[in-house]
Amino acid sequence: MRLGTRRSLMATTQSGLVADALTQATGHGVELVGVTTEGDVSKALLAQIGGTGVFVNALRDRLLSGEVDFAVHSLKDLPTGPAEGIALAAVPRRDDPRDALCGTRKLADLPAGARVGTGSPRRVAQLRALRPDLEIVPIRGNADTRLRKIADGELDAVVLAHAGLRRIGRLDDVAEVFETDAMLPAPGQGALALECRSDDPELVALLAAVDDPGTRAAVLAERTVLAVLEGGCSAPVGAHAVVSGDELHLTAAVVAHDGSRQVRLSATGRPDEAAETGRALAEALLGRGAAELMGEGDS
Ligand SMILES: NCc1[nH]cc(CCC(=O)O)c1CC(=O)O
Repeated sequence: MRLGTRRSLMATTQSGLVADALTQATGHGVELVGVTTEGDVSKALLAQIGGTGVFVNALRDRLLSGEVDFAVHSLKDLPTGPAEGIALAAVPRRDDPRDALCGTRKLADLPAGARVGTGSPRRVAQLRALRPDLEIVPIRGNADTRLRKIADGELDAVVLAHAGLRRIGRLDDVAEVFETDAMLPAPGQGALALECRSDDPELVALLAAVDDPGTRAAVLAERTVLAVLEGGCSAPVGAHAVVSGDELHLTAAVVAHDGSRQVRLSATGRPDEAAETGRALAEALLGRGAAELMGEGDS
């Protein structure tokens, strides 16, 4: 089977892990096929080139043209809307979904005015809520490039996903892992997605060998929150769900860009009603003023 993957170290590592798990589970060999996406080439900020979907579209094109059989994405990079002709065949068991502060000091030990790099509005808003005295520096590029800015002395710290740091072998750079109370992760963070053409039900069934139903339900709840809020709110959104037994616990927050205010709510539902739980929580957030937060603190 030909697996389409982005070429970064993080992408090829996570694709290699999925390939090994699939071979183990199904006996089929898997060949990695590197694909360059617009998100890897462009130096522009993500918001200016169409959001994280730019990482995904080139891989989907290769699926639809038959050049590759399936693709592995970071789930948080998938747009929330449906994709014509594409099936979400598996969501493997998720890694640590939390964000991590990289550098030499914990957040509380950084001096006032310390320079912290991140390009994510969600991380910026939550950092401002925790430490309004820091200087937040917008950055892009792969995790390696960002970490190098600390070594170069250009930045004091950067915020990155723990799961990605683990995949590229950089956990030694982590000074602090943020509890989700302090920094709510992006919907789907730490999880992977296997996509293939929806007109190939045999392949969909084969790839399901590495699906984890609990993770799938959790990320469905998180992404439904995002999908509902995208209609009425452009403020940063965090969401995190955990399935234990027959309960799904979901927390979501909408944070003003300057971190001055946030609306945060939790709900419990059944894993087989993950989308309903996510939708209800998003509507409750909107009812508590989430949409009004969207313009607040913009500068
Ligand atoms: N948008 C880039 C991206 N997509 C997925 C991850 C991390 C790994 C993951 O969430 O599975 C990252 C980098 C980061 O946010 O640190």
